[in-house]
Parts: sequence; structure tokens; C-alpha cells
Amino acid sequence: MAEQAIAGRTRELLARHGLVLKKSLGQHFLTDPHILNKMIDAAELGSDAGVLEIGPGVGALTERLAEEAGSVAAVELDARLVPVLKELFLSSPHVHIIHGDAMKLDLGQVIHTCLGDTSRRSVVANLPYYATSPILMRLLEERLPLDRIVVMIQKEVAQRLMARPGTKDYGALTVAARYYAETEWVTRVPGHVFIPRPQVDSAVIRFHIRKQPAVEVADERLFFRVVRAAFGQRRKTLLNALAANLSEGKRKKEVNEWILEAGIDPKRRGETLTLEEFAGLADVLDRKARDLIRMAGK
Ligand SMILES: C[S@@+](CC[C@H](N)C(=O)[O-])C[C@H]1O[C@@H](n2cnc3c(N)ncnc32)[C@H](O)[C@@H]1O
Repeated sequence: MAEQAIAGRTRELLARHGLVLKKSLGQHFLTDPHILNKMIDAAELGSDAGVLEIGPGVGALTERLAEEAGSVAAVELDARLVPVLKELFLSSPHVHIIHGDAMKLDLGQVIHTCLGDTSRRSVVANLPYYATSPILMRLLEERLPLDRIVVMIQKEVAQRLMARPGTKDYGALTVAARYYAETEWVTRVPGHVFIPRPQVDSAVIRFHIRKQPAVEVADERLFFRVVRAAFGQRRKTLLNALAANLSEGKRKKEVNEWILEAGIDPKRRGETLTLEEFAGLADVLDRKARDLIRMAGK
């Protein structure tokens, strides 16, 4: 379908159902067929592929997914859109429309129930801006049975995901994404291809989910605590940031020794550390914590 046709159909559906879009739900509907095709190509679908779509809106992307994938499960929060979607996909039994909140639903169960007959699974979605990071983190942290994720997100978040250590965009989100997946920039998306036009530009990013995390750590929760502590106060040195956020009353001298033991200069800023350096540091802290527990038990 051409851009004008998608835009016309979107407006017609909204008018026919008397729907006023809610900015609070990130409702900006895509009208550009070239961008839709880029997302479809990036997802590398086929009849053996199952797709979880988050936020189908009035179904522009869902329709393309339905053409290219074996099964589609589309989770929409806005109850007003659910009957519109059900009507659109009435004669497509491989498309499952689910009314629910992607931040709360048991997504593993949705995948199992709706996409169980497919051999590889992806998420393909134009995510609502207000919930991009929490939804992405859920998809990655919960270790859902997914091979890849192709998402359209705010350009600034995409830049954070792709950032290199030492740059202003590099942060806890970058480290977390890289821990679970390889990230790849697909395309930039200008604001004028949406109804209504958002104030920001977007980008499409592809995640290849790793079978194993990028680095091995003894205690994953501690690893992410170290990462959050290091980025919590970006202007501080690693020593000061960790002493303030993580050391639970330990003197700075000890924290300094831990960082040195991990082979890192304590005067560096947390934002310059690579994934491997964060992992090494978390493992030193884990060893120290175990030593303390062992000594307390003697
Ligand atoms: C950016 S629009 C994308 C719409 C459509 N997929 C498209 O590309 O045109 C985001 C969609 O996510 C829905 N949404 C917002 N929060 C949600 C949530 N927590 N769970 C599921 N859907 C949500 C909105 O109602 C909206 O339909």
C-alpha cells in the first residue's frame, strides 16, 4: 500500500470508530510503506516465524507481519483499538489480538499460547515512546524465547543503545542491551511519516539475542548494581561513585583496592568502562563479599 493509502485508511478507521488518539499512550501511527518494509526485511520472517507485536495501533505493521510470518500475537493496551483490530483480522486466524499491557502481561505465556507452533520467534514493534526502556528491558531480561527484536524507538534512545564507551550516550541501558544482545542500526525515521507527527525523530534498531550473555559474571544482580552505581553519578570518578553507592560503609581505601584488583584505574569515570571491565569489577566485588561471609562464619 502506498503512503497516502495507509494514511487515508488510518484516518478513515479513526473517524469511523470516533477515535481521538492519546499522546499519553504514545499513539503515533506509521504511514510509510518503505519504513514498514525495512522493518519486515530486518525481521527476516517466513512461514516458520512467530512474531510478538507490541502496540499494533490500527494495524499498519500488523498487516505486513500477517503477510510475512506464520503467526502473529499483537498486544494492545488501548481497549478502544481492540475491536477495530479484531475486525481487521477477522479472516486471519494466524493473527491473535490480545488486549493487555505489555509491561504487565506474562509475555512468555503469550508466546507459548499464540506462537507455539512456530520454530523461531521475534518481537517486531513500533514501541510507545513513554515505555520504550522498560519494555525493552523486560524483553531482554526475562530471557523470553526470542531470536531477534526489531523495534522502532525514539532516535535518542537508539543512539544510547548504539553508543561506545566514553561517549555521552553510553549508559546503563547500553551496557544492559549489549550484555543480552548484539545491536544493529537499521534506519532513521523522520517525524513526518506518522499520524499525528511526533516532536522527535525515531530509528529502527535490530537486536540479535545472544544464546549466552556477552560476558560471564558470577552474580548477575551484582553486575547490574555495579553498572547502575557507576552511571549513577556520571561526573564522579569510578572510585567516588562506587564508594558513594555501593560500598555499604567500607572505607574509600578498600574500594580503591578492589578497583585496582580488577585492573582498572580508580580515577577513570564509570562511563569509560567496557562491558568486560564491568564484569571483571563485579567479580572482584563478588569475591570480596564471599570472603567476608566466609570470615564471618569462622
Ligand atoms: C507508536 S504506536 C504504534 C502503532 C502501530 N504499531 C504503528 O506502527 O502504526 C504505539 C502503540 O502502543 C500502544 N501501547 C501503549 N502502551 C502500551 C502498553 N503498555 N502495552 C501495549 N500496547 C501499548 C498504543 O496504544 C499504540 O497503539
